[in-house]
Amino acid sequence: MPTSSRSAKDFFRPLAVGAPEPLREVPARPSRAIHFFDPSNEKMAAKIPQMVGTVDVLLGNLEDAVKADSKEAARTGLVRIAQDTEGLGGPEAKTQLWTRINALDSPWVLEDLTTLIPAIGHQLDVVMVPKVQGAEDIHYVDRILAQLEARAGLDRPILVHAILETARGMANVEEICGASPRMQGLSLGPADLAADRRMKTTRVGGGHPGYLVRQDPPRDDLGVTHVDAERRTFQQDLWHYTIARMVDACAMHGIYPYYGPFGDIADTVACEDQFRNAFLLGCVGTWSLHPKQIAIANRVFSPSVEDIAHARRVVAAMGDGTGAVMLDGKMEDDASLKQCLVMVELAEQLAAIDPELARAYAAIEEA
Ligand SMILES: CC(=O)SCCNC(=O)CCNC(=O)[C@H](O)C(C)(C)COP(=O)(O)OP(=O)(O)OC[C@H]1O[C@@H](n2cnc3c(N)ncnc32)[C@H](O)[C@@H]1OP(=O)(O)O
Ligand SMILES: CC(=O)C(=O)O
Ligand SMILES: [Mg+2]
Repeated sequence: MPTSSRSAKDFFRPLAVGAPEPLREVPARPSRAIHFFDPSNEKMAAKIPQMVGTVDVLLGNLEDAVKADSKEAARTGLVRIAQDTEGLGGPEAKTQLWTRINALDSPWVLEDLTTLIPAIGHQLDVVMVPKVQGAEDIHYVDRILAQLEARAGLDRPILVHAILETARGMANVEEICGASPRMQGLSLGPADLAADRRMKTTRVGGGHPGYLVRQDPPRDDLGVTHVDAERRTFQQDLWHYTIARMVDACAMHGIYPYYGPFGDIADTVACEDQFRNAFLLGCVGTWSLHPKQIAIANRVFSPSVEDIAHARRVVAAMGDGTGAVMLDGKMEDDASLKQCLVMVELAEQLAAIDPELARAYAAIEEA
């Protein structure tokens, strides 16, 4: 049941006369890496045409990380890049085009939308909205997009993606996901969220060595504990609770969860770990801030050949899907079959756009 203030019968009605019909289901388009670039940065902008086809999503960022006096240049730069770049954005494109608009209380957001939608609305797949606090923020964007789509004569709705980066947004995560049929997904915004929660960190995503649990102190034969003895510590994941809540809220509403930024660009190993944790917990993709994070995201958010080989064996062994079977000493039944089908479906979607993966998954059959 949608959590919109609209009644169920009106939930899928266009919000402006002449606006396209809302979608009944969010398309499952591959989006392993959402690659951020600043369209006002000439060196970055020059790299975008050659990145088309190598990354699932290119996102022209207009918000944080774009200097205040470059906001207009970023907006117009994004229009120019979209217009001049072949194969970028739109329902058939291999590389989607997204943008992150400025915050709803900023002086720039209205012009972001009124510039982009008329000029490149037919190419824009998703508008990412930062610092979303509740359903009311989504309703505001929903109505403006409908009006601009109607005026531009667009024939398909632009989807909306919210960044979860305030404590109130977290508290309202379920209602945000269900606020509009435009909702495509959520990303974790660990930097702003940490600040808003008054967490005592200074990083953009990732873990922290101080957030740990320690092995119990040893006890000697007399029952005395030695707290000063050497003990192992285990670093914990600061983001586990948040990502797990986000995944549940998205799954409940049929939309897609994403990890967000990993700011330590040099630490490709920890980046891969953070991405993999998110993948295992249910996220479909992540952000890439630097070209070298794209390959990491593509690798992590594509099921491994070994996992697909195993998943296909379970599917074959389960026949009509009922009952229980033993495979390699393990019990398989309807519930493990469903997990395997998630992997197999994802592999099929990715194989359709990634020839290298298609070959790797096809080789399983031949082996
Ligand atoms: C908390 C948040 O909101 S996160 C989201 C907002 N932040 C962002 O979007 C950050 C995007 N990324 C960046 O700004 C940059 O990658 C930085 C600042 C992190 C690092 O930039 P640099 O110091 O220039 O990195 P580096 O020297 O390794 O870059 C190598 C080349 O890749 C280019 N490059 C770097 N990042 C990108 C990018 N995101 N997209 C395309 N090209 C890029 C550089 O321009 C440089 O080009 P050159 O070889 O022609 O000189
Ligand atoms: C993603 C983002 O905007 C943040 O972490 O603040
Ligand atoms: Mg932020």
